[in-house]
Amino acid sequence: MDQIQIFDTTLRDGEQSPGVNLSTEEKIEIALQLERLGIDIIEAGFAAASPGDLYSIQQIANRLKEVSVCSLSRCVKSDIDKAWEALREAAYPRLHIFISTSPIHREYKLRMSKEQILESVDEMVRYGKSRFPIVQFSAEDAGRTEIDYLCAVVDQAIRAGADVINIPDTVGYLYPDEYAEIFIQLQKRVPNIDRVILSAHCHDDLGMAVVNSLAAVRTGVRQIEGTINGIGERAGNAALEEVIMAIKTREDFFQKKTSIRHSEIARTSRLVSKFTGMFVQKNKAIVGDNAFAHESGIHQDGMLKNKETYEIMTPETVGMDESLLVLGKHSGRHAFKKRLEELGYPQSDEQINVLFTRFKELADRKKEITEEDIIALVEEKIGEGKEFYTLESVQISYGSHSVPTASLRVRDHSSDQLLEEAACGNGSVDAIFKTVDRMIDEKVELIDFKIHSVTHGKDALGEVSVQLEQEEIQVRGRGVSTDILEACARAYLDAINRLLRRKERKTVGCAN
Ligand SMILES: CC(=O)SCCNC(=O)CCNC(=O)[C@H](O)C(C)(C)COP(=O)(O)OP(=O)(O)OC[C@H]1O[C@@H](n2cnc3c(N)ncnc32)[C@H](O)[C@@H]1OP(=O)(O)O
Ligand SMILES: CC(C)C(=O)C(=O)O
Repeated sequence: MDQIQIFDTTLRDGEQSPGVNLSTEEKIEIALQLERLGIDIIEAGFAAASPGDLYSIQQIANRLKEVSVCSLSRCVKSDIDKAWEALREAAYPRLHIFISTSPIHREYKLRMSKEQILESVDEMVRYGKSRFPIVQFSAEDAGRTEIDYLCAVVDQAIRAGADVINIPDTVGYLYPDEYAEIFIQLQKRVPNIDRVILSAHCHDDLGMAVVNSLAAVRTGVRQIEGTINGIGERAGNAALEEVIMAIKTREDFFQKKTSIRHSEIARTSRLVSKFTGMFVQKNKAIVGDNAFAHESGIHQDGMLKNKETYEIMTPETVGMDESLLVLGKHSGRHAFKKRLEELGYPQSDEQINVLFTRFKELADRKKEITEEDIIALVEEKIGEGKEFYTLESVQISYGSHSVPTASLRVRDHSSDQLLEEAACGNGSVDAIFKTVDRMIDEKVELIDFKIHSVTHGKDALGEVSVQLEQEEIQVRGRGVSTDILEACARAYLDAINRLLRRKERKTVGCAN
């Protein structure tokens, strides 16, 4: 199977991302990781850009012994000299020389005629070749260049000694078929094109960088350029991890392979993100936090039965943590039950149904359900038996100059009636407890009351714990909710239920 070479330009085109400025030490660390990843060619910078860039390329070239290191250069002699100064000690030095070829760049940017550009290509590729063993030539903005002229420029570069011909879609303008057609035409029309390696370099202005790179692979291109996490000038470059995993996952289709160590992908992505300060969006393919996370019940059920129902590659292949079944408002019972088991709370189907109802209520109110939330929900229910009263709703009227009033609706399961009551109190919590006291004919004394937040964030779950006393019986009750006043009502009713269960057991002569 043919091999695709991977050319990484994270340290050059990637560093052109606005706001990114990597130190030499950071660049070396990234370069070492790229080597570990199995990248074939690393474009370490643009030596003529600054003494710092030249120094970084030099340091990287001196350290990396398995991979080819390259510097970008204009068709300018002094740029080529700087590149050679940086790379003369490299194990596999490469010069990457470029000039624009499109009408707009020729006329407005370079102010050069077609002939002048051809002359420059000839002279500078020859000059580069007098120093470097490998010279790569790029026709900047090739995507918007007349095909006849592009063929002439590529022909000139090959005749001058170029080893690699790169065809950049510099402004991310082309559609995959159009980009592929350029390579098809070059392969048909340029003599000796089979003596060079053809390369694709795509930008993501219309979100087509990866698919354009893959379209190029289909035409026989042997080198793909891009960056880790797709960072780069404007909307960025082709994300290499996506190109690489598409080639691997769809090997049946592309019939190509790379020499990448796929399990190093996630680590490389994290390192680049950390040093560049460019965060990876959660839903980013391959390396995003959600790339292997499943939230909806139907998908989770499928995943539990066979992971291939919803995953076309395993997270382990790319070095990501194992797949995640995230519990949220779209989740179903299968995933909920599985998570309870994992947390050490296996439940009967009947208990699952009760807990699942509470879980769904909570999920409607809370963005993310954490493990602590689930534990809190289960522990609230553990030890429960018969429910005498359950809370249906609570409403509080409160103002700094008015008396707090609570109105509660509570289901009385013995009579299957909905009880409604209201009461005032010294505060909202007191009003809630007095309302329950009025509703339920039990004389109890509140002997302890505690509130604490069990989870984090603005939508954290609050837990209320109360202790009630009636004659010699003392019971505790717990309530959990995102609303602390609702948690108070739940805790108070929970304690009443426990009290009534104790009394019932005593009446029938059970041990406590
Ligand atoms: C598509 C790409 O990503 S191309 C790479 C882009 N990356 C960078 O530009 C980063 C590094 N660049 C730099 O540090 C600076 O631009 C330098 C040091 C290279 C040049 O700086 P300056 O000499 O101040 O020139 P400046 O950047 O303002 O303008 C670019 C000049 O190079 C010319 N030029 C641009 N590309 C090329 C080329 N491939 N070959 C020859 N000349 C070129 C422009 O026409 C312009 O020339 P002019 O001064 O005669 O008008
Ligand atoms: C210099 C070339 C390869 C480039 O970065 C581009 O055209 O996007």
